[in-house]
Amino acid sequence: MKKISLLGASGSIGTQTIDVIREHKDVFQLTAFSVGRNVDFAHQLLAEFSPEIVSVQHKEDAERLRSIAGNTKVVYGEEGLVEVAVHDADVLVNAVMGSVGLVPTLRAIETKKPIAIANKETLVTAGHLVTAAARQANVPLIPVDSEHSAIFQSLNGENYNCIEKLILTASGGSFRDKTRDDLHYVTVEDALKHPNWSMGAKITIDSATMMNKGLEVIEAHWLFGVDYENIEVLLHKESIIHSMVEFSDRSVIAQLGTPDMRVPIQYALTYPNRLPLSGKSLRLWEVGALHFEQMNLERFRCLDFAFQAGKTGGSLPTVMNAANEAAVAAFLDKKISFLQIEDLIEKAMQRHVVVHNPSLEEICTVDEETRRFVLEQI
Ligand SMILES: NC(=O)C1=CN([C@@H]2O[C@H](COP(=O)(O)OP(=O)(O)OC[C@H]3O[C@@H](n4cnc5c(N)ncnc54)[C@H](OP(=O)(O)O)[C@@H]3O)[C@@H](O)[C@H]2O)C=CC1
Ligand SMILES: CC(=O)[C@@H](O)[C@H](O)COP(=O)(O)O
Ligand SMILES: [Mn+2]
Repeated sequence: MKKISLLGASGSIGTQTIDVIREHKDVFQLTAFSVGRNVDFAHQLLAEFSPEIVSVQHKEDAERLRSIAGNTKVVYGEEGLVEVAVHDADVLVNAVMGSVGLVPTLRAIETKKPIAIANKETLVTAGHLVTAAARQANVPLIPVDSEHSAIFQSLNGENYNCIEKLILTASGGSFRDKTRDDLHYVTVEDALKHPNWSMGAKITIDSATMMNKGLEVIEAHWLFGVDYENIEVLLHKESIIHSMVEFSDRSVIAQLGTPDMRVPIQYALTYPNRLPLSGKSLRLWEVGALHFEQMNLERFRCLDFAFQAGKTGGSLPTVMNAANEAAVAAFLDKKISFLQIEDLIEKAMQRHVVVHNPSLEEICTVDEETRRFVLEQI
């Protein structure tokens, strides 16, 4: 049995990870998990899986859960996330949302267990620290994000020195066919309607602003060690080709499939093997045609910010990520308009004096200061 610790069990990736575990009960065992505020869901999972440890975000929820948790240890807060991350499991799935996943990831690396990483904000805010720690401890970081899983699968057995470029596909998000003028009037409800994927609220807004692809460019840089000049983004509205790699001999290898996150989640858990999975086969004749367009960085300014942040490096990606997290939360709370998200990110990046090779402490400080700055602007 493969023992799994799962951060973010109540989220979109978390619940689909649990679906994969349920489908292969003879292979996987959920031994530790965290939720944020969804304590009712934690209760259900406790009854189903009897894990050794559960973490919730708030102390009062932990106290409530303890009275019904039997032998399961109940912890809480950021320390609780760390306890789940370092728990004695065979693999950690990090599916928490936001840079709150950074410290648990670093602590999990110290325990030398492989990490299936969906939590892209962690790689964006401190990719240099996470990848250096993983390299030193010889810990695999296995991508869960669909584009990065596609690249990882395309690179299986290949020599990374022969990579010419990574081609990340982007659906275009909820507002793909709108002009910048149209974007003045869009609502939260409109933004939450992703054309192809059902995901958590924050990443769905990131898709609409194209920041999701920006975060993914930086994520790809750190996961595959490829320079920003060799990472390209291509609009592909069907989300059937999940991403591609061009090699130096001009061969291009891609991974395709119906948009179903259980596929990359399961691959991260079974790598280098595969297991059967329920679901729809890809029928290209049903899809009919696949479309591609060049990316316009003036239309999708957040992608431009991400290339700037990635190329500059140091603490700038931390600022971009923290400003984005704060601005998206404010948009979801209906405190700012859609286009203010990118204005706030731009302002935060412009005022920042970059710290080179920042330590964990410096990253945490920059992250906090940036969030405070964004809130002061609202
Ligand atoms: N959804 C998708 O298809 C994809 C997601 N990703 C990435 O995976 C990550 C998770 O995304 P997704 O599943 O959509 O997000 P969701 O918002 O659906 O889920 C987030 C999870 O994190 C928990 N959480 C949030 N904040 C905290 C906190 N401060 N402390 C403890 N727990 C917290 C939530 O708990 P609760 O709900 O109980 O409060 C929930 O379990 C993100 O980094 C995203 O970019 C990558 C590719 C695809
Ligand atoms: C499923 C997944 O990996 C998401 O990150 C997805 O890629 C979002 O789609 P777009 O950002 O391309 O709209
Ligand atoms: Mn993705």
